[in-house]
Amino acid sequence: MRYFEVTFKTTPCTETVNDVLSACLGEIGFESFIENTDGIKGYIQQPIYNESTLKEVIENIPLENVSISYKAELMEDKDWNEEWEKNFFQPIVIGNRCVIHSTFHKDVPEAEYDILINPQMAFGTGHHETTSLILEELLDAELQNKSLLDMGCGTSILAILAAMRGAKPITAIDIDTWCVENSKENILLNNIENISVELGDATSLEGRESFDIVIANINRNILLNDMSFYTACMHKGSEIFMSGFYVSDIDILKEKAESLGLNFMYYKEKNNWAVVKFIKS
Ligand SMILES: C[S@@+](CC[C@H](N)C(=O)[O-])C[C@H]1O[C@@H](n2cnc3c(N)ncnc32)[C@H](O)[C@@H]1O
Repeated sequence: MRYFEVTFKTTPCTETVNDVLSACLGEIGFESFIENTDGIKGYIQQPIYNESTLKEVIENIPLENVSISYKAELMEDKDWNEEWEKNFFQPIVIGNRCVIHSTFHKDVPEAEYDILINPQMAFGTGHHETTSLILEELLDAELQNKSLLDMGCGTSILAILAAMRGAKPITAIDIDTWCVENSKENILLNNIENISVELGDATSLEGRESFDIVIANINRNILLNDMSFYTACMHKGSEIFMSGFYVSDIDILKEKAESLGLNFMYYKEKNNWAVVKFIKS
């Protein structure tokens, strides 16, 4: 998948302005952000990028006396994460029980669950709040012999922890071929056998048997759009954990979920990112 890198110059360049801008960009499909000295850089999949939607968001930014300029650049479809991985991806420990690291790391802390990830172009090293929020839920959930769907699996980090905690069988799906290839590689690296990885989107769920547990870390708009496909393959008592959105998006997701027969259990948050849990009635 090719990505646009959009460099935003914000004036004044304050934390509030950059936070509000990232929240608004998240709503139109931007997946990740890096702070700069004079603004932020945002990353969005090429097929989702739409210049007029972006202009509209900037014109309607809910802040007074702020000016924002930007420059969009289509990035090469290559392993542009490699440098970052080699230089910045450090082992991370989640909930004192799970360590995530790569094959090139040395001196990795010991933990009950040891996950090897070579992320390449795929999202999911455990460093992003949306990933770690669901990893923490998986560490607490009862997963033994539960069938599980990981929608938007990225590196399959979530599916791998679920497998280590006894979930089976597991289906991991992603819309991006890089993620599917990378998932297969990571699943092999961790000697896991009961995860099947598929290329596809929510429409590929039609007509499937139900899952006991569904996890989906994607983004607000895709979750709103695809939630009916997820609930169609859940039975009474199935649990769903969703993340990839901000605390301020919970109400709209909750409204949609309740209209589809899901009961809200709770949410948790980290740096303004949220995970929500629902159970199907
Ligand atoms: C935020 S990443 C999450 C990756 C991983 N599950 C994690 O928690 O770190 C979202 C993933 O969803 C995938 N994705 C985006 N749109 C999708 C869709 N409509 N259906 C399935 N996967 C999608 C992206 O390719 C990306 O790998």
